[in-house]
Amino acid sequence: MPEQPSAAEGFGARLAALIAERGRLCVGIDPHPALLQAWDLPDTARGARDFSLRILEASTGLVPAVKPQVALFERFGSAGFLVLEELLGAARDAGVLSIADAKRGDIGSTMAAYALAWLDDESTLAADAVTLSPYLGFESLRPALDLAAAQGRGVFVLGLTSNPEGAAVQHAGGSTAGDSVAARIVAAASAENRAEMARSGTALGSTGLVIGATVGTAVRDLGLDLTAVRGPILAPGLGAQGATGADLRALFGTAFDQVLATSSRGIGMAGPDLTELRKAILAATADLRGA
Ligand SMILES: O=C(O)c1cc(=O)[nH]c(=O)n1[C@@H]1O[C@H](COP(=O)(O)O)[C@@H](O)[C@H]1O
Repeated sequence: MPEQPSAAEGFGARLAALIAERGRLCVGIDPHPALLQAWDLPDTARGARDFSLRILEASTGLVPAVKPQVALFERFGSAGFLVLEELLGAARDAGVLSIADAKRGDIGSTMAAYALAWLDDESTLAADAVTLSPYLGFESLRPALDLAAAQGRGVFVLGLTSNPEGAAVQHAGGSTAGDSVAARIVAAASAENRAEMARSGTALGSTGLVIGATVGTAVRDLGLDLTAVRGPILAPGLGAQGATGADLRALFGTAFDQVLATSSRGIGMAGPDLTELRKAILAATADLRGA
């Protein structure tokens, strides 16, 4: 089995080092039916495997992390999970961090099982980090937060999502700064990272947030202090959802240094040619550098 991360160095520290070396693009690996068709691949687990391993090959050495979207593999049942396991192992071998975009969230006792699936050394599905949904209460995520900390892994908790429907829940209670649902999640993530910093002295914590690149003025309107989070910010929305590096800089201001921007279809659409994929990855990375 490929070597697992060491708890001695937290996910946040490992991510920060790779961002300093390679820039802040995370390549999303989302084998959508339309993309497989455009690549002349069958819409099967085998097609998803060829697509995913090619995107990983193009990403290797160029980006700090890849983010496979679990549903796009799950749709093929056990064959899809086998592909995901192979991809996660291959990312580890290639020295690229993996973020399993599973958006898990449940009552604590069930959450413990999700944590074992996505964050435990013994699991074939273990990734460097997993996305989590906090809408059963931030503390319901405790088993995943604790296992990630114990094993040098990380989490990204949904804060403000990129879809327009998210605002109805995430902005709720937001007339006063700090009162919105999103602000409470930001505050809880900040507390996790402060505790990790006190334990390990890391400069970047391992409890990240998801803040969509397309949320407009919501960060300002809700008074979210993202710099104080001291953890990574996963920002989906580049490319296919319309956001650019300049949009991210404007949105995040001083917290831009914590941003890991993700693009899935925007990169996938450049394939299947490896050179074209690399060009798209380098162009997106340069856009983020110049932002
Ligand atoms: O957690 C995520 O990654 C996520 C959160 C969010 O708010 N919005 C969002 O688009 N995502 C994911 O990010 C990816 C965006 O894909 P593209 O629009 O093709 O770049 C998809 O895998 C989404 O599931």
